Amino acid sequence: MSKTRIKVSGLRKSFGDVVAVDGISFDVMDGELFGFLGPNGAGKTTTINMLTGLARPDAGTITVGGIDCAKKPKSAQHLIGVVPDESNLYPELSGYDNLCFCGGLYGMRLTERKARAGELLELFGLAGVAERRFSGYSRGMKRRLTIAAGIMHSPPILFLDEPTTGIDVQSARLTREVLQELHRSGTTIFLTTHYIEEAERMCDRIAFMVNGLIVRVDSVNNLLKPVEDREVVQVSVLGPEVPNLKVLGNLFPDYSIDRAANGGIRIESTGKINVGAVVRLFEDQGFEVAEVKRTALSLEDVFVRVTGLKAGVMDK
Ligand SMILES: Nc1ncnc2c1ncn2[C@@H]1O[C@H](COP(=O)(O)OP(=O)(O)OP(=O)(O)O)[C@@H](O)[C@H]1O
Repeated sequence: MSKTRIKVSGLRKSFGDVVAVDGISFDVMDGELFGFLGPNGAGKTTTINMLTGLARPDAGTITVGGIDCAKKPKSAQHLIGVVPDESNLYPELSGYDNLCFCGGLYGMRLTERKARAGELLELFGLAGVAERRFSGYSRGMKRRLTIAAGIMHSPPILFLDEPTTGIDVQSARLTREVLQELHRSGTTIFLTTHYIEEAERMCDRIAFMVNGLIVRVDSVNNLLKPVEDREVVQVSVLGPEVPNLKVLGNLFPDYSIDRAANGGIRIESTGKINVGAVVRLFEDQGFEVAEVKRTALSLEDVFVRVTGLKAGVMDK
């Protein structure tokens, strides 16, 4: 039976009239990669700030590695690494010096700091710019170095706030690879993100957060179970005219039909959809089919069902 690494109970925080976090409770187990998923303003950053000691809760308790964060904040800090959404590194210091400085804050010895800084610069593809000032780094490089700084002292528990948001594809891929490697080696990881696909691919369990509340916590497998036997076919037609949803609904009474985010038609069903019959019926209605795409339902579909939010709300 694995141990609880992070235990949160009745956590609450308001800013004036705005209730950012509205009494949430959850556990993160040892070695788990736990995702905190929600749209802008859901309360993810406020939660992670409270878990990492950057913000004080109005109510509730947090234990990290069995330590009560309110009673022994310093001891809890030693167990964790933090990667904030905005970098906290020194612009005038080089990448290498920033890492060595962070290592010093964690009480690492000089030789250990130097070796670890070199190792991490290599791992994050930054060895070639180790001596360049942080202010001269690209956005993606800055994020990579910020993550490297968060794991300088090899913490057993790592918190990351939107680590792949707003950076180039290559930096995001490298970041995911490093996180998966840390996960494999047993680090407990708490990750906030608004990329559903990223959460689906990487996390063991996910909490859906909306308006300061956790509306569902479960493993990715369990979350996907209710939709695993369902199929979606998306049909795009040529020309500006789009088929009438009501007419299509009458033609395909067994399928659920809706407008797709790309402007086409989305057909959902339990079990296989007869694509040939769908195309023929579209053509019988006078439409020329440009593209037919068959997909399984994803975590985004589950998220939309559970939260009642519209598809695409997380892309903003
Ligand atoms: N320092 C603050 N002062 C006032 N309101 C705040 C403050 N920090 C957060 N809020 C408000 O609390 C709510 C939750 O914000 P939070 O940043 O935690 O959400 P989030 O899920 O991290 O969103 P994002 O993905 O945009 O970062 C929002 O309504 C936000 O405007």
